[in-house]
Amino acid sequence: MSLSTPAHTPQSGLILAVNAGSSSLKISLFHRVSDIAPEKGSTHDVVSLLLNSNVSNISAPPASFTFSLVSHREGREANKQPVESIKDHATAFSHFLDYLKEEASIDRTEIVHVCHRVVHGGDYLEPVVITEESYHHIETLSDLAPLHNGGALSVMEACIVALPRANSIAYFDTLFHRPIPEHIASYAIRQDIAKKRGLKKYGFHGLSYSYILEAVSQYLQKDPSEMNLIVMHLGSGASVCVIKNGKAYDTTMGLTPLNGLPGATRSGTVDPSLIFHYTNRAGRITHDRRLAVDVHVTLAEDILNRRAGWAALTGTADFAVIVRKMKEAGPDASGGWDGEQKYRLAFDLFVDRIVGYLGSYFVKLRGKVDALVFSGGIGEHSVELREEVARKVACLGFVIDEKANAEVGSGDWVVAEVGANHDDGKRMLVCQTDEQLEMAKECALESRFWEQVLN
Ligand SMILES: Nc1ncnc2c1ncn2[C@@H]1O[C@H](COP(=O)(O)OP(=O)(O)O)[C@@H](O)[C@H]1O
Ligand SMILES: CC(=O)OP(=O)(O)O
Ligand SMILES: [Mg+2]
Repeated sequence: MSLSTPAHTPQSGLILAVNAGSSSLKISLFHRVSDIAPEKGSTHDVVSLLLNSNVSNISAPPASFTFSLVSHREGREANKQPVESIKDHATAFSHFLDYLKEEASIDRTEIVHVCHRVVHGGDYLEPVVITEESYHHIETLSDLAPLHNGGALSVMEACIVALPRANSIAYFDTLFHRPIPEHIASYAIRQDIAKKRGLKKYGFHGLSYSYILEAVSQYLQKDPSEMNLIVMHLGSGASVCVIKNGKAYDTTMGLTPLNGLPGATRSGTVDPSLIFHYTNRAGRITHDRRLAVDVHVTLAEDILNRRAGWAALTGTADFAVIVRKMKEAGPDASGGWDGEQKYRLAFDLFVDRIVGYLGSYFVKLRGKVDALVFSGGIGEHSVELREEVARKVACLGFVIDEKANAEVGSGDWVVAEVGANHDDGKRMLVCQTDEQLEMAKECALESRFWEQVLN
């Protein structure tokens, strides 16, 4: 593969933001607003949305595809179409590009920058333009994010072919967590080995936490640097982050996105010794042919990343199905392991792990918490999950407003109030996170990316 710095289309300002999640590809196209306020973190709109597209269930085909233009005058809207040809992130991106060409009169040569969410950024300290060197460096980190980095890299490769005039820029999930203090980010192992091999807590979902911090501080009209938040990003991958005085202070994911909460196909934290009792071939390397880059993970890592979580407990990786089946069975169902009880087990287990971290993080903030925030597909949409978590943390002073909680829907809002306490600092909020918008805003505000392009 050959990567070189592309030539730009002058005067144009389209930003494509691509978010390769573990089971989804979320894509948004933005126009950069020309009179941008200079300082970062500005409340002015620096980009305007043109379209959104989402491919979900990539890891459990058939994948579903949606596409919607902000202005319906051009093209049409695709509402949840199953697409058999989508097998991975690269084919998902290619389907999106075909759809864009056929259904919207947007000239893709006007895309100046493609922002890629890259989950593992190792020790990168800022977003990086993709060159031969940075591409290969991100590739070397793929073993530490086996469900993620490969997908993002395959989309970068597709961009080089399909959008040769656009810059690809990597935005890292890990950046937000750089301020986590050393005693929290370190593992209790020999530090010479840890430092040499980069064995520490990196933390992920950072683009989401960064977006949420700004959105909630605007909502509460408080400076981000004064905010103490406990934020739950609950999606196919799930994590919790504690933000102290506007900076990451701790988070549940670690060296890799496997640690902490369970997820769609991930176990979350287990006793490390469990690995060797689960299978006696745990240390063997498995080569995953479904990924675009060669990922070298052990059988144990493969099992805990891809063959655990909701999918292993219940047979479905879709948390909405788990909640529905659990409710159909009713509170007293006793279907045994193979019956409906497995859905209740998955739900209760998830709630248990979440509230364990909430308690720990509440103590880390010495009880000074501006808000508990729910986000991610499950946090934003599951009334039941929010209600149950709230019930369990009522002892800390968080009280849910059941009516407000039940009425949270999708739509144009960013932050919604679901707590009954609005004044005493123990608020409960839902935030519709937007990693693509976070990347596009950061990109639009970064003058070094625009100097040569727009002059
Ligand atoms: N109403 C709902 N109730 C419970 N879970 C839901 C609901 N709607 C969506 N979800 C879950 O959200 C998860 C996807 O979250 P999302 O953050 O969009 O995914 P990703 O991690 O791929 O970015 C899926 O497990 C989906 O089932
Ligand atoms: C880091 C992570 O798990 O991301 P996602 O939830 O998008 O899979
Ligand atoms: Mg995600």
